[in-house]
Amino acid sequence: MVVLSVPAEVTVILLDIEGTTTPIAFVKDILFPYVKENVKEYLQTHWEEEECQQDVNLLRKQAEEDSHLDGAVPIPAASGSGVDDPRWMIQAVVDNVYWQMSLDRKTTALKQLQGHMWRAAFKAGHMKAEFFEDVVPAVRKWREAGMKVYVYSSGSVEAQKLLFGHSTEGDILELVDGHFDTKIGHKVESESYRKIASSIGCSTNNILFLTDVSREAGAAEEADVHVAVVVRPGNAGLTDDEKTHFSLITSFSELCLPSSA
Ligand SMILES: CSCCC(=O)C(=O)COP(=O)(O)O
Ligand SMILES: [Mg+2]
Repeated sequence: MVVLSVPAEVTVILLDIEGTTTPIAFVKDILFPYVKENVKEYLQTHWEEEECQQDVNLLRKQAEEDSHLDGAVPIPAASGSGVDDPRWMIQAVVDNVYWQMSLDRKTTALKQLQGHMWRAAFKAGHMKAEFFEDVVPAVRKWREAGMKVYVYSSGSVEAQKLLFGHSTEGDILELVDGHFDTKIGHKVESESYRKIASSIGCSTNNILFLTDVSREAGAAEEADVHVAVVVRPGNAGLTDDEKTHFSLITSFSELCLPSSA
């Protein structure tokens, strides 16, 4: 087995979800289709609720920022007179969500709505999140060795907690010391990793970030975070340069902690 030695200064392991802890297929074949199939009915059912209106307002703001993009779908402002036909507004939101999802956009607005939609499915037991089999044993071992374990995903913190709380391995939420999403910044921006370190209360070089996406690994590295790119079945391929530049692992069991951790 290939072994990657974790530098002695690392005290925090920061985990990506899709493509790292969890198969991309689970996200693409289960989570995303659930949203596409149910978004219209979800909006119709919850339209009058505060949370739903907050989600719509965030999507509308994002649509304004996206108005210069090719194919962007606008969400008209409500007139405030109460005479708007919700059916017309709901269709605009549905079209916007479909457009964003067709590009696999990671906007906070889209991720917030998706998280709220998955809540009902997870809580009703209709869905269980898949984790690669090496994840839970490795995370338990790291924690026993004194490591802190955090999650940083484009999925909203609420969605992350749903996945860890309703997994094929049971409720594994207790294995995570904390969660970060795009509210702290996007994963391809190095500033996000500085903010995460400051929020945890450590230096960036105390963190080891595990992700499947080399642009995210590059951004973290720029902030002086240690990185390893996780190669899993179904993940996008890496270029030869990426394969040479980054440390690669195919299983969390390949990480060897410093004996003092
Ligand atoms: C944790 S929610 C489900 C996955 C998701 O919506 C997503 O965008 C995952 O992105 P990641 O940053 O974990 O690769
Ligand atoms: Mg990922």
